[in-house]
Amino acid sequence: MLQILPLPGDGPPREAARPGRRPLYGVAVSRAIEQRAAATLPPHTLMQRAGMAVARLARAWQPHARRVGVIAGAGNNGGDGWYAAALLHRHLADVPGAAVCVWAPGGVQRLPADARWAYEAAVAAGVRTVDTPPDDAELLVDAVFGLGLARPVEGVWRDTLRWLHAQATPTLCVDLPSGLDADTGRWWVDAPVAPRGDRLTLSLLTLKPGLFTGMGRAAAGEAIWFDDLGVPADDAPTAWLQTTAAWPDGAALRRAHASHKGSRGDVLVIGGQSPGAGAGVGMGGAALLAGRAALRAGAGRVYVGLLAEARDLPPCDPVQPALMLRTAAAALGSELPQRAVVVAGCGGGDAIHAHLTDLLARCPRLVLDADALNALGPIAAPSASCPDVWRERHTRGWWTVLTPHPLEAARLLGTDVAQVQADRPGAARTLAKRLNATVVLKGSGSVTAAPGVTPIINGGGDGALATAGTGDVLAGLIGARLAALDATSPADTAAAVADAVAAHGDLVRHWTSPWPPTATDLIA
Ligand SMILES: NC(=O)C1=CN([C@@H]2O[C@H](COP(=O)(O)OP(=O)(O)OC[C@H]3O[C@@H](n4cnc5c(N)ncnc54)[C@H](O)[C@@H]3O)[C@@H](O)[C@H]2O)[C@@H](O)CC1
Ligand SMILES: Nc1ncnc2c1ncn2[C@@H]1O[C@H](COP(=O)(O)OP(=O)(O)O)[C@@H](O)[C@H]1O
Repeated sequence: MLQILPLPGDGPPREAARPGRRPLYGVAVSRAIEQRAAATLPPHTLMQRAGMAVARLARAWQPHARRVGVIAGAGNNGGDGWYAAALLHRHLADVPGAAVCVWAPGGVQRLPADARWAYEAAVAAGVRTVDTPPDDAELLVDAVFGLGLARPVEGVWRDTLRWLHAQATPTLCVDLPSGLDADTGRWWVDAPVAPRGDRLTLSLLTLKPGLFTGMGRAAAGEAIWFDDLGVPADDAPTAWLQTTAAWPDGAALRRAHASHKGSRGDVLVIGGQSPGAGAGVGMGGAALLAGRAALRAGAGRVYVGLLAEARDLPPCDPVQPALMLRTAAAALGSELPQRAVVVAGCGGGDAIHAHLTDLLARCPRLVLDADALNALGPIAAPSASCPDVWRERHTRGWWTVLTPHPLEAARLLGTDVAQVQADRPGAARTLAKRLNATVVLKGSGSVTAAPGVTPIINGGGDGALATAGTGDVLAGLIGARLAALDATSPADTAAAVADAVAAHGDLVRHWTSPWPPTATDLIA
């Protein structure tokens, strides 16, 4: 579960531009904030505050830990560790059998000024330094790398992190789990980090985007804490973190006594290739899941246009008989594409390719998912010139939402999954800019990006969503959210899409059964 809890003295959370959001700051802005604050404060104040915050959380989290091992790097992240060690040593001074030690595998010869000051404070306090890993520690403090890591970890540091990540000891990570890229969520160590319940991360001064996407959530552990070190920041954020879903609002729908089904917005799903159309491969379930999700989320009327012959249509969806089924050809031949938000591609298979141009030319509000994204490939290719049908969408002020998972995004970008995952915010931004569309790059920490809009990283959702069909549910939710939306500025569209992504993540937040939910369970 994600927790971002201010420590005592942290003050109330700063104002976010929209409810349920917190600002995230990348390395460059975080360093600018740090330098600005340092210029007005007595020397070493920020490191002192950082060390105090680390020691305070360590004591609150593991009050009975008597043997504490701090692993200190060669930069200021290590400095935070040294100063925390000094405070913990003082706190444990009278406890029998207690010991605080620091292991600094890179030595202390070339510490930057702040870290040297913290090191000297630790030595003066009587903290023991050790030359070997603290194998008997009851609490480990990971102060190896923070903001300064932006390249592969090798040599002695790789060995250090491999040792650290193999420990089953409760571990408090200072600022960032060592190995994580603060900007991107990329993991710079050539060994994976196991997700563990007894690991915490205390983010200092700012919350960083990398903590919440890519490998961030898995590496940061059970909870992410935040201490702003008493430094208010109102800089433009690098990205927003969406912490809660403000949608759907069932109570507001009920209060709207004068509403009717036509006022709640229509959604048309196009997809669900029939086995006949798809050489024996049927995917009708995907379109039904999207349609059911849209209905569950409050769309007034939901139509499902199946990629099938009329004779192959089921009479109704027995789970949600309120869905209106028809063939994709009949749906696209009607006035529905102009009126409804069209969600295209869920289970679309190869059969969706034949409809792509029609969809682009006739649907002012279009969500492209799954196979529709694959069909879009030639249009999106980096070398492709923008076809008229795509250009006209923008001229007319029509909007398009793309919801790729990393492989679909890689195909659209002409790259591979590893490159996409190495910088998820960057990949989402590039795709959004290239196609002038709102893009949701799905996966751990889904990123919603749109041209000229600050990206939004979803803080909810977890591994329980990693099962077939949950993406179809998301596509349906996005359709329903957009169908209820009047305004269509890029920022409003992106915010609405991010609302749906957050609501999707919330579907698993309160799931308590030991059995993971299926996509159907999410909207049961
Ligand atoms: N200076 C201050 O007053 C403050 C510093 N803070 C702490 O300082 C951290 C940032 O400190 P730094 O900028 O020194 O950065 P780090 O301490 O994160 O890392 C820098 C050190 O790691 C080395 N390094 C980087 N990548 C490496 C790699 N792949 N392999 C081997 N060595 C590598 C660098 O050569 C340098 O020695 C923050 O994350 C935070 O923990 C904060 O507490 C805020 C206050
Ligand atoms: N580990 C995870 N953490 C958070 N969300 C996840 C995780 N794995 C998958 N998801 C979410 O589940 C959905 C899966 O979508 P997708 O891969 O398109 O599946 P499908 O096409 O089978 O429906 C996306 O919304 C994605 O963000």
